[in-house]
Amino acid sequence: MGAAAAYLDGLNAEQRRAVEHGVFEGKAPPATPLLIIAGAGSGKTNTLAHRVAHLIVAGADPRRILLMTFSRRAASEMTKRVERICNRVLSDQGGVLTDALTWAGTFHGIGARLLREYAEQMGLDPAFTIHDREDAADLMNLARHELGFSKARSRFPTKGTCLAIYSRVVNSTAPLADVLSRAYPWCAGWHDELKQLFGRYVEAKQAQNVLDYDDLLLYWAQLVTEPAIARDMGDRFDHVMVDEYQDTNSLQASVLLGLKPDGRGLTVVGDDAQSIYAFRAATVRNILDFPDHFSPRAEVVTLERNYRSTQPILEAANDVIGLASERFTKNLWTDRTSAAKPQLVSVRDEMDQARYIADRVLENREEGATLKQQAVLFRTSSHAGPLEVELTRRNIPFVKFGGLKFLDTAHVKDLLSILRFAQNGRDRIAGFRLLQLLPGLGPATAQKILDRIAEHPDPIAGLSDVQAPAKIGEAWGELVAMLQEIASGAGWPAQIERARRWYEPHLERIHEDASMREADLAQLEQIAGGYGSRERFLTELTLDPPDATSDQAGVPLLDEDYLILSTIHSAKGQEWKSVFVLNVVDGCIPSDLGAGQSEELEEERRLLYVAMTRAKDALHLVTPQRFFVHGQHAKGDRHVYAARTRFIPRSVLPRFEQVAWPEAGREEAGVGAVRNVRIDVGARLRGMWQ
Ligand SMILES: Nc1ncnc2c1ncn2[C@@H]1O[C@H](COP(=O)(O)OP(=O)(O)OP(=O)(O)O)[C@@H](O)[C@H]1O
Repeated sequence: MGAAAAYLDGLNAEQRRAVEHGVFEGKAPPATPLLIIAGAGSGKTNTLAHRVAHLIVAGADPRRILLMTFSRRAASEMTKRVERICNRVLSDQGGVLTDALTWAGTFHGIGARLLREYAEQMGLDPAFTIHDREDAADLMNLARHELGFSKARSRFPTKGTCLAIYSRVVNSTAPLADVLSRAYPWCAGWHDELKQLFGRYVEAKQAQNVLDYDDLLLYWAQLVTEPAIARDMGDRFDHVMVDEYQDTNSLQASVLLGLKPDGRGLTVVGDDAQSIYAFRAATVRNILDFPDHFSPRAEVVTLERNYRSTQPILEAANDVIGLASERFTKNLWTDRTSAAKPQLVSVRDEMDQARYIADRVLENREEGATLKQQAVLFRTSSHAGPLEVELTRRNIPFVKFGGLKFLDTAHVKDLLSILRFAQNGRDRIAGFRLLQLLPGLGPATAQKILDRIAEHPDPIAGLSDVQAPAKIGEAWGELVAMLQEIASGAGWPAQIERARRWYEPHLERIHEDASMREADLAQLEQIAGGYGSRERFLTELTLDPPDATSDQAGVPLLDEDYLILSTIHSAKGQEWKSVFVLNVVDGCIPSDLGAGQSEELEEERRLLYVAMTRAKDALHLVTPQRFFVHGQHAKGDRHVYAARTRFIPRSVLPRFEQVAWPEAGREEAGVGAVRNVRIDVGARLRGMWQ
């Protein structure tokens, strides 16, 4: 390769080692698997993109590279980067080769594709539809009703809790009893009923030919337990690469090990210090135990140079994570010197916290930083409430991530239910939603119709035989005609336009703000145009929904400037010049005052670490002395007095500049001064009648 490798010159020595690992052994995949432990801001994305590009330049077949990332956005950013690098070396050929990187996506998305290909071997109909969390909860609810658990026993766990428990059992591959006693002790008394419920839920999914999110991994993991299939699937790929490995769960690990049992061609990248998805059953053990799974042991490359943050920010973050109980030790360093320590700001309450941030954000803007270069991070979406009010009051535009998603809105769900039902006439949740859009058609009739067509070999064709109640009139025939037309597979994306035309009069009848919602649907149609088929569109959209929606308070246009508000979870992988973290107090981070098990506590510590390491130049951790707790348990809404988070003990304090806001003098002039004024309104009112 010689001179061609000049494109690797921008990498530091460790990054380069990670990129080049095994590539010189000819075109065969490297025999030893590779683990890249990439500290925060150490250029993980950059390194992985270079490794993929380097492989392609060295002659690897891009169609035989499997690249799995945490989100679809991450996958498409990665492919774009790979293309840029390849273009530099191979000029116009680069684009052609990277276009062939067709196996880049999320675990769930890739799983869905492979399952369709191997459906027959599993006795699965390849036209299966996928239920998102809400649909899955609805189906769970149906099973719950059928078993009589919802009526007779009023304290039986809600549909959401049932689904969460089910999902945890599946993803952690742990027995139900263990999951209950560890994570849901208040439901432990329902063990047998829950078991029965989950059995019924699984039967219902199979009868309806639907898979939920967890099934995509579960079926896949089951498939690769059959050695012949595992070999066949594994042999399709020379290289398997996984990003954000610290946030994978044990099902994902078994899929990976099933595909590449000896680790040949396997590369995983991650940072154990940033593992924050245990609530989805991710386990930091996957990455901690990775090297010893193989013989010979996996090669480990550690990236310790941080390109993002200034030294004082990094030192504070290092000290916070330094107190963690178990980790791959790395000492992140940077040459970005600065005199400014991160600030630990004490404010009276959440109102003052909001004012403080609004003031600071505007000050920064005066000094030249755009709003987009600043972000406010929080543990839980509801913590941002008072800040949202303050920003709105002061006309500071903002966008919030980690809140309501496009696909959760009623009208988008309605339109998708048409396509899903047309795709799979056994999908009762889609059918149930769709049928009830007709005026006069209620849940009982909808159930009856669905029962009736379920017996038909082609349920959508079977709709022609259904005699709908007379009061529904012509609307019934119109619905059936529309569905059959779409189901026949005529033209994509024209089908979605057909569905929208049918739906629009219903939309106008159901929603007052129909025109806003119509704009969303037009946008959905636009998005649909980017997919080759209805099935691909439905799958991808269910797995990785876009954020923008008219239900969000005035989403600014993309070229406008706005402040970023985000949960810490949604801030993963991102960076900003200035970062503010809300409610850095016990009870918020860690989220539960009683934060019992040490594993959970460790995860909360990593959350704070992830938040802190998003900052490039300035970091403010805000600690209100009181905060508001929403009605949890039996205690209801109340204010509680807060203490600084336990993750910043006294020994770590010297890493921060401690400030109180407002400064004492300013408080006198503000609300504080008014506190001492007394007015006897009672006497005045009595005086009116004397
Ligand atoms: N070799 C390099 N030289 C200069 N800058 C680099 C180099 N590698 C990465 N960077 C820069 O470092 C910053 C962090 O990179 P990146 O976002 O890939 O980090 P990361 O490892 O994914 O971080 P995290 O895990 O914390 O999200 C980016 O601004 C990137 O451009």
